[in-house]
Amino acid sequence: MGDEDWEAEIIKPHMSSYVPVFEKDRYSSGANGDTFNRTPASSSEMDDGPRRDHFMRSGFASGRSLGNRDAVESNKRETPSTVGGFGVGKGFGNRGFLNNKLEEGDSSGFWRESNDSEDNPTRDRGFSRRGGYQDGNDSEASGSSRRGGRGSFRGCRGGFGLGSPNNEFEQHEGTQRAGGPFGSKRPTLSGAGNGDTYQSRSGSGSGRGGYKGLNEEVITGSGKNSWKSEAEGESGDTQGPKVTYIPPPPPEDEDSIFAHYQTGINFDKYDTILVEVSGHDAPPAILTFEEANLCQTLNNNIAKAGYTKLTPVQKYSIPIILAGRDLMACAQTGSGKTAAFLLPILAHMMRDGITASRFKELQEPECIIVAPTRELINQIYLEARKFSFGTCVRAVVIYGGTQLGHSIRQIVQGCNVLCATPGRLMDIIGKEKIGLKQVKYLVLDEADRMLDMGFGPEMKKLISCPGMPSKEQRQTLMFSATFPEEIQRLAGEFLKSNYLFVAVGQVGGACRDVQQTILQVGQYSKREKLVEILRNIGDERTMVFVETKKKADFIATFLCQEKISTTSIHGDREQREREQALGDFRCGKCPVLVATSVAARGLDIENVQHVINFDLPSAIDEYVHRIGRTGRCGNTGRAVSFFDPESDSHIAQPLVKVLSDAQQDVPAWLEEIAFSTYVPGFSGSTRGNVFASVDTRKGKSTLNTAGFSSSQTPNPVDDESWD
Ligand SMILES: Nc1ncnc2c1ncn2[C@@H]1O[C@H](COP(=O)(O)OP(=O)(O)OP(=O)(O)O)[C@@H](O)[C@H]1O
Repeated sequence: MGDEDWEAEIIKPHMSSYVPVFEKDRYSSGANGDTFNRTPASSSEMDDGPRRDHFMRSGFASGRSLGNRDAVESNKRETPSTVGGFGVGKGFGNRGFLNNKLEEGDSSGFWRESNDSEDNPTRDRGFSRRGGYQDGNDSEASGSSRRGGRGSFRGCRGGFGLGSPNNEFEQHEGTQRAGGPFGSKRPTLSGAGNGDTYQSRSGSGSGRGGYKGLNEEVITGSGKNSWKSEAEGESGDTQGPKVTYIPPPPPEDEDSIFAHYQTGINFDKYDTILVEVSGHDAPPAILTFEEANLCQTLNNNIAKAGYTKLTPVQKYSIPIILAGRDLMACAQTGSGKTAAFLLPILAHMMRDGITASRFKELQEPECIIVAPTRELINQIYLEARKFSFGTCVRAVVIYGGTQLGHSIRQIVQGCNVLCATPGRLMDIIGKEKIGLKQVKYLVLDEADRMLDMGFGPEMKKLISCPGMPSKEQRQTLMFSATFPEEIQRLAGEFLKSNYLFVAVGQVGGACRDVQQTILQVGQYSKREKLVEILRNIGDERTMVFVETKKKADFIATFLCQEKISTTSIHGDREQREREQALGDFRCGKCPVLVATSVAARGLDIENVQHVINFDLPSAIDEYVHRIGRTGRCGNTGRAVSFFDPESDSHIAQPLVKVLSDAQQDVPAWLEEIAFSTYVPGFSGSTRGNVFASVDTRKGKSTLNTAGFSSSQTPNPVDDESWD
């Protein structure tokens, strides 16, 4: 969908004029005021201080650039009606809009946000961080960094709105947008069609390039090939908002640590899925946990976690990792890849002995696990903590958006397994809190994402950091549900040449426990259709994916107006808000989560029964990951996708392939579109071969179903279906 079209939709006169506000009581429990519950409000309610505070934090309030005290003051002077609701002339989220020219309102809900998806850091590069408003811990940020910091915008046009257009913008961060060492692909933000003007202001950041990593890290560079991270800004090396958020510690009681959801009715059908192992001398698969010969503590933890039976990726990967081999493993979403690498690593660490955790200024972890998003790495950490419970292995998690000092404090207390997002990891290494000499295991979860243009350069830096053992000296493990061929080739640089490749089912294929439906919906009908579907769904947990951060805010707001309790997660929200949103969704307080691709990969949330692609993603692998948030671990789920022929034709062909591979109905109209946009030689992706059916090395391969050794290989055709 073009941005012009989207804006046109927003200002369409049929827009509801219902103005929701937050209900104080329903907010008080959350640190962030993150849910979007609302009641019809009187203006005096909206003037209420604390309530307003919540409202501001929620990101749906007035379009103040919350990084600028003057702006906040100016908002205080607003009339109640201006302050209230979803804002006359207000900006969304935490983008740091200043509304000094917009008190009277602004018609457009969104300003142009092309390429603002979290999904592609290359697209986000050069565009800086959200505005400076911080609260709680964050409010200690220095005034200068907040005022002059990244991401302050002046003259935002409004939120969800009312009023007349106001089209003048000044961007404080023009230099970053103008392209840093990574180069910005963001188009010039001149608002075609509406006369918006964006003025780039070269401020203190002049000369610096910017990089807003996919979902999380903000990295700025001061030269062509140099970069500094967000966290360095905290120490004064670079200017930027001081991040002081300290995430709450996870619960320590055993029940919480081992809390899990039930496997679903299709769990046993995993056994019939085809597994392909390629590479030489692969150890045979194991059929049971007992065969893995793990130590008693690990076995106890596995039992407490409710695991009684191995999933296919676990049957193959565990013996391979225990044999010390490098591995690239591709298995469908929700099929237990995390335990597939954690269990054998922990078993090795127990067997070989590790340095017991103790306070040291420089910690030397034996294992480093990286993942592309903060929420995902936190989830992996919780799994590591669960499986290492009662052992002397200490797992630590560090990620962007949190106070650097907090990360350091976690590490210096002892660190055997370090779970990290790339930017924060490189910061900590730069600060010499982590030494790499002892690294025996390097795990890239969502490896195709970690190696693509966004994170690939950082991963290369990581493996060439001083002290990092060469690939011959360490064990490197890569896991994902998708593995485009070109990424497989890049991975060779990280892996020993004799690495093994495990493909469970179709590489890049969708989980067959997800019932996929594609609806042809034009952009102007999408919201209506969404509401209709959500009303039918009732209270069942649903993730709604949209393509841009701004649209995530907009749709969440819209759903709240429709009295559907909704929260949102995207890369422009403060970390505390992201965590609050996820928490509210997990516990069911907000059964609808509107998300960008920041939540597409890896997140394992109980009871997500529906995924709705309000916007289809531009790449098919993203689609596979998104719909994989439901139908996990043998449970069934549903995915509905809105296909707008105007904007989604490019994905028709790979979509037809995904649907038919997963034995789903393919609508005739979609086939027609796919046919009319036929690309000779297509193999499944708009950007390459997502559907590599084999290891790209084309090495010797064996076709198995999980649980059979090579000699017992059944006819692959017989076992092709696993549902
Ligand atoms: N053998 C098992 N028995 C029971 N539950 C399991 C088993 N293995 C994994 N699980 C559970 O299945 C769920 C999905 O696992 P996990 O998150 O590791 O999937 P994944 O393959 O990494 O998915 P994604 O591709 O989306 O990242 C988790 O809740 C996990 O605890």
